Amino acid sequence: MNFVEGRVRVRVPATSANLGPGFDALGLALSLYDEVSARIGLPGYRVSVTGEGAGELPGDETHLVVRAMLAAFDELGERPAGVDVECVNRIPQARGLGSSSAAIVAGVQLARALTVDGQTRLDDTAALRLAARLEGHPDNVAPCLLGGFTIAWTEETGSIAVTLAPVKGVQPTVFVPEERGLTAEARAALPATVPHADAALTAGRAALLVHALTTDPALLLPATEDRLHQGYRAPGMPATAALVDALRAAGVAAVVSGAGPTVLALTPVPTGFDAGIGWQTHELTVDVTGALVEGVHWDTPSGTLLPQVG
Ligand SMILES: Nc1ncnc2c1ncn2[C@@H]1O[C@H](COP(=O)(O)OP(=O)(O)O)[C@@H](O)[C@H]1O
Ligand SMILES: N[C@@H](CCOP(=O)(O)O)C(=O)O
Repeated sequence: MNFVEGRVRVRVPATSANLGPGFDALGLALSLYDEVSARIGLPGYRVSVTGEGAGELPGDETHLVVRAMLAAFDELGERPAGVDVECVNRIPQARGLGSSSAAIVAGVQLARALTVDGQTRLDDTAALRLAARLEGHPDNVAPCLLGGFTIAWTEETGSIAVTLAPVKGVQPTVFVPEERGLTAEARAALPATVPHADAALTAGRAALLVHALTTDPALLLPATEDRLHQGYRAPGMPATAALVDALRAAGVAAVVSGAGPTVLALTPVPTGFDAGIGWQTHELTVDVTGALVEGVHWDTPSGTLLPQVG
């Protein structure tokens, strides 16, 4: 028997990807969490869901947490015959706050925790690589796993990330609309090519954003300007685009969170901004812990390359 007895638990943070100019690369972990636990059980895979997605998400092996768990078990070399999973979900789904990445990271981490020596047999590098492969882009799974402000990229061998500690005085506020938007649909709205001038402007702002978030938050407004994705997605989420424009016109560094339709504002103090009826406002902090497996601390000191390369 290669599996651990008893229930294992993981807490996974919401994430905001892109942060304006960092399309598919930059991400921030937020203090809003799903909590997922699992134990080896009778044959079959069963999932109970409380909170976000209750009554909508499947209760069997097609649930995203289980699909990620099974992919991780396969990399570890053995699937248990049965697992019972319990999800307490707080991250709004299909809103641009990385709920699918949180589910994937939860599944991968639970499979590692349920397997004897799972943390070493599927190491941190491999866990990030697997989660990014399942999600299709690394910019949410990286901050979800590692916490903090992450820069992720993909090489031939898979995705890698560094995590940095944001400077004090960066307060993330998210404005979450009622309507949903699937990331896959928002990605389909993007063109195959963009003008060189737009690419050049956005690359410069992404570089500036690393400085603004880690050293000088006074530069966040120019540093969050983007020409690669938000303009193309605006027609599909007019209320989101209007809120971003209104906040930016008022001097607030606001962007579309991930693929939207949530809006993220980064300010020194809570914005106090009233987005009106139909929006839920959450004043959050940056999560610097990442996915927290019961009894296991993911040590992510600022500036350290995690997972280790080579
Ligand atoms: N906690 C969860 N458990 C199971 N499936 C989930 C969970 N969160 C998200 N999903 C799946 O992912 C979809 C949303 O993913 P996506 O479009 O990438 O949006 P998001 O920006 O929230 O990640 C949901 O419709 C659902 O199918
Ligand atoms: N870079 C991706 C980020 C998607 O984030 P999500 O939270 O909306 O899933 C994109 O912009 O498509």
